[in-house]
Amino acid sequence: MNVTDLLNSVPTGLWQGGRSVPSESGRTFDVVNPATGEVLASVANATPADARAALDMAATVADDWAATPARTRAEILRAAFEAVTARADDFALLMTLEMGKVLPESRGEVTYGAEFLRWFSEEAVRIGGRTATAPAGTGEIAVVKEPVGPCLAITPWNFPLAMGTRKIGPALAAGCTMIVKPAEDTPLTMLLLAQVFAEVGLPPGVLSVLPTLDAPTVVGELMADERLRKVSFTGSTGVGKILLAQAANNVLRTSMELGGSAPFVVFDDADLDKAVDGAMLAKMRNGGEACTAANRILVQNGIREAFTARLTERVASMRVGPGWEETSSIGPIINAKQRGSIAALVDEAVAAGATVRTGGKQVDGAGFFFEPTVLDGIPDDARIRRDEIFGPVAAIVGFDTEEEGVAMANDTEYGLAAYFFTENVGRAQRVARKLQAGMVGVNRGVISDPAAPFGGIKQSGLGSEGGSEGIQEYLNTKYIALPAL
Ligand SMILES: O=CCCC(=O)O
Repeated sequence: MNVTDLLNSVPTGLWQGGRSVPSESGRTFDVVNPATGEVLASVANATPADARAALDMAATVADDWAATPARTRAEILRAAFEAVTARADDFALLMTLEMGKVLPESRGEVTYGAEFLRWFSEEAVRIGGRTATAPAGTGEIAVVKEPVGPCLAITPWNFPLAMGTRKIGPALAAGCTMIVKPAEDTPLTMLLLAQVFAEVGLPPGVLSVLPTLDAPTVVGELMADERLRKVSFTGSTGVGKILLAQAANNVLRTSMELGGSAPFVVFDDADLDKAVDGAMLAKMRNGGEACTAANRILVQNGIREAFTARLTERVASMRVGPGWEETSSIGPIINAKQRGSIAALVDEAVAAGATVRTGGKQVDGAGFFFEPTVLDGIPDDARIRRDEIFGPVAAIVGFDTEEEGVAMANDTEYGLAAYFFTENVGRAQRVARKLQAGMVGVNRGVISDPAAPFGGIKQSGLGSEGGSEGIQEYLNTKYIALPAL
């Protein structure tokens, strides 16, 4: 499909009751292509009244959806997997247009994102329970699982499809209804996904999508309504804390996938080729705009210059450009504000004494491009060693001993992902256990997998998405006490 036909095929209203409708206010907002600054589409701008209407529907159909046989729910998810896969080119181009990532990465996200639908279609029919006889012989214990009820998903702009399917898949599999508030920069992918769900037979009202420029008010309206039973959020730790405080009022179930500052540790016994390949993935995947991105590259001093030189060569060879051009290996940053915050981190580090090995600047002209960058010799107190960069900037710091490397890796309030490279099995086992992170990659630069539990510890969040753990986030445990046999 060409760009015009594709954009014309995407619904631009709110998704409510199984169809695309305008906001009750009649207001819309523009979605911008970050590679050109041009408007791609105008979408409906949801209000608190729209949010109430979506929750009315989610609550009205909740019991029917929960009572729908698991096999039927599984088949709808499986059909959605097939339909998204059949339209992989459309989803990929749409993500490249609204988010900026290069087409091969968008295609990778379609595979990754669709897989959550297939994975949870398989989990839907395996929601178990258990029975036991009370040890004192006083009765029988039956443990059953029940859907938590209407859920709210708040999804980020960096993975417009996969961060949605990672929440929608388990919610629908468990028998929950769901309202999605997509990121304001990237609502189109989610609206197309909702249309696909309707085409494969998802009953109206089970899934709603509310794009909005007024997230605090719209989300606040939903969070204050006691019919909402769960919120699942992927985004910054700051916003996560606000949501957790709001969730306390109605004692909501919460899943929080929050900020990260992943350490990427290279020991002197690492295979340097593997470590450089791993760093390119862990740092430059998705243009560095990933919560799992290597934020602090910690390299043992004996190999630091060799590693830095090779990484610099690879980063310097990256071609910046629009994601749809075959020659581009890295696209634009999502918007001007985000690009400005990356530039500020780099400028401050350089002013404090860091060395720019390559890159380091915004690219002049249309769009929000930033040069892929390697910084070395970063002083201890530079903000870039603490804050999440969320861009294509590799910040390298040296260390001397294993203990020092691990201590530096753990010296953060975050605990999402961590990576390390070593060829020593004993060190691999030791360090994997010592790193304070919900996910650890050993000699690997990408850890994301729909079949694995994704989640952080410390201020990186609560709960797991994906794996057999993911569906449990959408299920309550009920104990039924039965008389003794
Ligand atoms: O940015 C957060 C998600 C990254 C991933 O799922 O690999």
